[in-house]
Amino acid sequence: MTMTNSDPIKITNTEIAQEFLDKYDTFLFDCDGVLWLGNHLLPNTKEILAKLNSLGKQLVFVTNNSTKSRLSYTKKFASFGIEVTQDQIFNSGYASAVYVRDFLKLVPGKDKIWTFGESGVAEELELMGYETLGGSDARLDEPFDVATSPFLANGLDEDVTCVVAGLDTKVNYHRLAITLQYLRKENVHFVGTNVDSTFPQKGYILPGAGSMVESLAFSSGRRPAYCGKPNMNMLNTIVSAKKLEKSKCCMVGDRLNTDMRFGVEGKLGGTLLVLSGIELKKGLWKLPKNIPDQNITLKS
Ligand SMILES: O=C(O)[C@H](O)[C@H](O)COP(=O)(O)O
Ligand SMILES: [Mg+2]
Repeated sequence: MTMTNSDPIKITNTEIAQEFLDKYDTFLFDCDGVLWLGNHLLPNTKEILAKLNSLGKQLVFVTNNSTKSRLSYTKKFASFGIEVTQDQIFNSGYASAVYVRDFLKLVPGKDKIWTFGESGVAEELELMGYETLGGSDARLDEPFDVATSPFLANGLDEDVTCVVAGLDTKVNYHRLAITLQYLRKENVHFVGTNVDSTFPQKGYILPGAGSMVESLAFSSGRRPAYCGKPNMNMLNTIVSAKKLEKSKCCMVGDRLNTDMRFGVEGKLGGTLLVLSGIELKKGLWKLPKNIPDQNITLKS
């Protein structure tokens, strides 16, 4: 549906749907809440992606979920019988690694990175040559005690110059405590993979990366540089890597303050909000009126 200055209108028939499809040659798909909820593939996802492929549309997958690397995501797609190549996938872990390399200009082999998050964050940083600490290290699963933590026994690692923090479903006091020690050092940069407050799962809304990163921000009194949607550096990376014509692109997402902002502030041709994830029908009426050409469908 197209949103002008009136309330959102549903895409209710094939004529409106065809007019919508004809506007774009590229669809940027969010993943959590749009394609799937955790390991539950949402209805018609395979059929819709296959149809778009058959129409010659380019598909790019843009997720704020940093728990898996882009390569691991190709395996998740394959587990659903959907063939996707790594260069079609951009996630907040990769966007954070690009930020560390190209904006912070940290030096692999010299600068080490402490990660708060799951394997995807460390994998993307290590692919760029950085040594990472923390993350999935099993010693962090142990109860925290200042007297026994192996991460404090010999003092902090002096070569750590950056913390990258994202969603960690094994969040605990040990991880929060050691990460805070690094954030209390003035020479250590603070990077957040994404700002999402919640994470959609089938039947549940769970704490998201942002709720953990903001906990570290609160305890350290510092603000992170968030790299995922709606950060425009992430969009610029995608546009240049895929040589996209922004006016012919549509961002499909389930969250207003990341996906829709990403599309609108990135001046993409259009956005499509689905209601199978975070946003609910009643939330649509809060949409700011000045979002041009916003396409919304009530797929729930
Ligand atoms: O908490 C998070 O990290 C996010 O909710 C989640 O990963 C969002 O992923 P997306 O909807 O951008 O695919
Ligand atoms: Mg989503």
